Amino acid sequence: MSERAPVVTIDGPSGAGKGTISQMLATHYGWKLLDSGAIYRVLALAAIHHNVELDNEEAITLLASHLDVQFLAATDKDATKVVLEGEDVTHSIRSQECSDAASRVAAFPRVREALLRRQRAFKTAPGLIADGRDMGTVVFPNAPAKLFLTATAEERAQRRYNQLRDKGFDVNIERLLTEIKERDFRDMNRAVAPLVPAEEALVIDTTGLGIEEVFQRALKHIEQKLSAAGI
Ligand SMILES: Nc1ncnc2c1ncn2[C@@H]1O[C@H](COP(=O)(O)OP(=O)(O)O)[C@@H](O)[C@H]1O
Ligand SMILES: Nc1ccn([C@@H]2O[C@H](COP(=O)(O)OP(=O)(O)O)[C@@H](O)[C@H]2O)c(=O)n1
Repeated sequence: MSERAPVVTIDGPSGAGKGTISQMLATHYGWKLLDSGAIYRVLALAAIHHNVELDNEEAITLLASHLDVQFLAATDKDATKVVLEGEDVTHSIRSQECSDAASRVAAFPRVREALLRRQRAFKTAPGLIADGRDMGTVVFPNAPAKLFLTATAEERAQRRYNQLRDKGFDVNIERLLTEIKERDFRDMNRAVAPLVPAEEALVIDTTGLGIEEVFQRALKHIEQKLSAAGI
């Protein structure tokens, strides 16, 4: 069997290394990249901009259906640019406020439903690397290769602290750890599309592993799965 646009899914909690490994895989294969978390972050920012209450499922769903967002592909110089209603929000969606708000709006079933088609539209030839929480379980259940990355909350908080500090954000490690644990809890316990590994996913605990080691393990698994599927 051959697939014209195979999908590799990379799910897991915040700071597990999904974005990093997804970008490396997209570059390796020359495939497109879906950063689904960025869609939830943009939606949260849109709600904040338009003074929509974060607990108003109906209003957030309406906003999700009409979300005017563009992802401008990475170039040699720049990372992927995220544009909301004409404004470059690449930097602002990474704030702690947006991270927290994203996981709140992401808990609403109708919001998730409203964003499904938009996410599936990223599946185009020659292939897609899809990064998120429910890529392998809900959005692309038939993907031929699935990964689930994780690490201890302490290590993930430390990674996130270094990353945000390097980007110029004023961050506090204790607050980050608390927020990561709260977000993990909310993501794992919501009624729809909770954060769990897909049954067929290879789970990699990245605690104490370097990025290159994780990449090589991921690549080996994907090569085996794609070859088994005749891709
Ligand atoms: N295995 C690893 N070891 C150490 N640091 C890592 C590892 N994987 C990712 N990082 C770093 O941790 C930070 C968060 O990684 P990221 O890929 O954004 O995670 P996620 O997308 O899962 O939230 C980044 O600064 C990244 O460089
Ligand atoms: N497929 C996805 C991706 C993100 N999300 C939500 O969006 C939030 C932000 O996602 P993200 O991937 O940008 O977060 P980080 O892993 O970068 O911290 C998560 O905490 C989830 O609540 C989701 O519910 N489903």
